[in-house]
Amino acid sequence: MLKFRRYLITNLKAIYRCQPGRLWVSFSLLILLMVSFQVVEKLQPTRNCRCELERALQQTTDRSQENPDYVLQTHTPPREDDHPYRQRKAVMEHAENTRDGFQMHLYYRQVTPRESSPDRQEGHWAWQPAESNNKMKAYLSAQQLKSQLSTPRKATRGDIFPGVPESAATALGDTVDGVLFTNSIATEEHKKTTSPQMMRVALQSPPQHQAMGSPPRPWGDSAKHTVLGTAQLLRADDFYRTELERGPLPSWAEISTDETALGDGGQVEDVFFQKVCKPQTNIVFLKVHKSASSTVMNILFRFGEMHNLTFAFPLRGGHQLFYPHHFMARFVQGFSPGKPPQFNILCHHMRFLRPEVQKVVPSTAIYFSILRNPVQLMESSFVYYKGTSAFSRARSLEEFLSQPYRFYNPTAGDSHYARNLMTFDFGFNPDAEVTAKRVNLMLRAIEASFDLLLISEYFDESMVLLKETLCWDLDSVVSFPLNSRDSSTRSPLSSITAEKIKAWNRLDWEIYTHFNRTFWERIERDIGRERLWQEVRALRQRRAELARTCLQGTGSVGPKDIKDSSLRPLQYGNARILGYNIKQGLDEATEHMCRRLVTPELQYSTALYKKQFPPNPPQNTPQRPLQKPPQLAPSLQGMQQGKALRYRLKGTRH
Ligand SMILES: Nc1ncnc2c1ncn2[C@@H]1O[C@H](COP(=O)(O)OS(=O)(=O)O)[C@@H](OP(=O)(O)O)[C@H]1O
Repeated sequence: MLKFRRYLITNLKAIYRCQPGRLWVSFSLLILLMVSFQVVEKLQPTRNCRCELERALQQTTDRSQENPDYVLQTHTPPREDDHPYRQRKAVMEHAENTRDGFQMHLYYRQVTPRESSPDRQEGHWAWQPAESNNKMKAYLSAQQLKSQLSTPRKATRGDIFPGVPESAATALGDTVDGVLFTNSIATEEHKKTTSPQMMRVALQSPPQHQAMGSPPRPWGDSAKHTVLGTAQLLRADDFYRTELERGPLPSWAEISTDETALGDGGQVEDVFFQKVCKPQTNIVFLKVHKSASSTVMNILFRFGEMHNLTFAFPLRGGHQLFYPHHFMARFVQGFSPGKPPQFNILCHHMRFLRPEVQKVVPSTAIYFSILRNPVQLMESSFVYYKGTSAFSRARSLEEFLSQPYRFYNPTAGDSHYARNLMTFDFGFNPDAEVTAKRVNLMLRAIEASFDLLLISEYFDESMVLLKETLCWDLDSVVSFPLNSRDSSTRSPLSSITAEKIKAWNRLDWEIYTHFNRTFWERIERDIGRERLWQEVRALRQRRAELARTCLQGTGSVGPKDIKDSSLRPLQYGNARILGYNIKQGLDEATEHMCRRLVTPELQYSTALYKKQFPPNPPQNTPQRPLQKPPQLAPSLQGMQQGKALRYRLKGTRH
């Protein structure tokens, strides 16, 4: 050992004595130093909020991780690429290539508003909406307008375009998320038209799958701020034509042109306003329990059936996606890991887990869900899930709430029905400690994943918002309430009980109150109260018409009074679930339409499953000649024109 050391020292001395040797040693030391820096840097804890969000969410996500008994099927941890935020980015990248949102061209006219001081040389750019002839709605100096449009920052409504009316604010409001981009600015001089000094601003709304609260769209090279020359300049109607040529007809398009005298100067302003959208067919609906979700599901079933869309059915035609386990793509019949996501609609009961859901539906899918006031939700849940471990021994909801931990065992496999059921369905831990930070993280995570949260107390308003978001027509969202209890199994609640329910379901309460608020903000922003009420009225009228056409009597009836057993809903727990009788003697087309409206969830799901996965004919029976694959339905037009859907929902008793 001593000898070796002496040998090493002698050699090192020899190396160090010569010039190249010294250089070599210095170089090695330098490399060593750089490597050490790299290592130290890697070991530093990353302190950015996204990391903290991820970590905190992991903690709050799942009690099943704490309780191995709870998980029957373990799943591989999501890959890096599967992380919701990364996936969201992928969605947005895709969005750049889509034109699902609407486009709008606003023409700004240079004017000198009366109230502007005469000594100011600068002209103002004004947008005059068609509806208002003599009032200026928006004033911006040319400077302001240009700088606003070229500044890479979040836009806010009323900031860039003050006073823009509701219809236009739809697009502008969405820019709050930073996804507005101006894809052309051109002055009228470039267009060489009679009206001088016009500025055309083309806006594109965010694509429909843009999630609420998703990160701002990156400005920069993807944002289009091109000042176009005459040759390049597209007219708004060219844009529209391009849309039409591009693919399926938009469900609605609105173009208005107006010429308005603006006072003494005799200046004329052109307003050109255009909206185009394309019906959404890729949809994820988180079917939150006891929140009118079966009624929404019926709407999705009918739409999917009518448009020949595919559903992500539970394996072997089951009715839930292995609930209460977190959703896994492999729970879906026909899912194959190697293939791109291939199903249009995912809407069966599941416990949400976004990275897995994304394997099943295309990245353009709209994600939405529906919430209910936790007080009413728990009252309903107590009756419907009376047989579960937490509720079975309590004589009343009041008794349960007086000492919940006498009855409630968080480790029981069915305890989620008794506490924070919405939180659980969204994939989070219903027994987590309620802190402001956790609540905030949970809300942010929901916002990052979902495009829209509806409120069952405002069901009709929700349907109007839904059809706007999905770019569907009103008829597609008309429904009759399904899965409702009769009054004999409902109990009125005292205010004390209501308060206890809120406290017991605090996480649900936080979710509900937050999204109830954003719901109305969204209504204001996207639709406006006035148009909302018009649409709600129209929806109710349509429902009343359909009830007169389809239903016997005045509406729903108790289970014993439902004559057609295939229309009898599942009776569960202590609840008596109502159903409907269809009128006799309807023509075939109408009968089918009416039947679909009142078919309970389980029967409808089974029927659609059989259409999507037709059972193999028995081996020993002779093969019939090749038939066309079963068509679930003709087009929407077919429904509107009263054409028949050629299949009956028969023999589908649960
Ligand atoms: N259109 C409409 N508007 C408002 N409320 C409605 C509507 N449709 C169904 N419901 C009520 O929703 C409750 C059933 O919810 P779900 O269908 O989600 O239940 S389930 O989890 O699928 O069993 C059930 O609530 P309860 O009757 O209180 O139990 C239904 O009455």
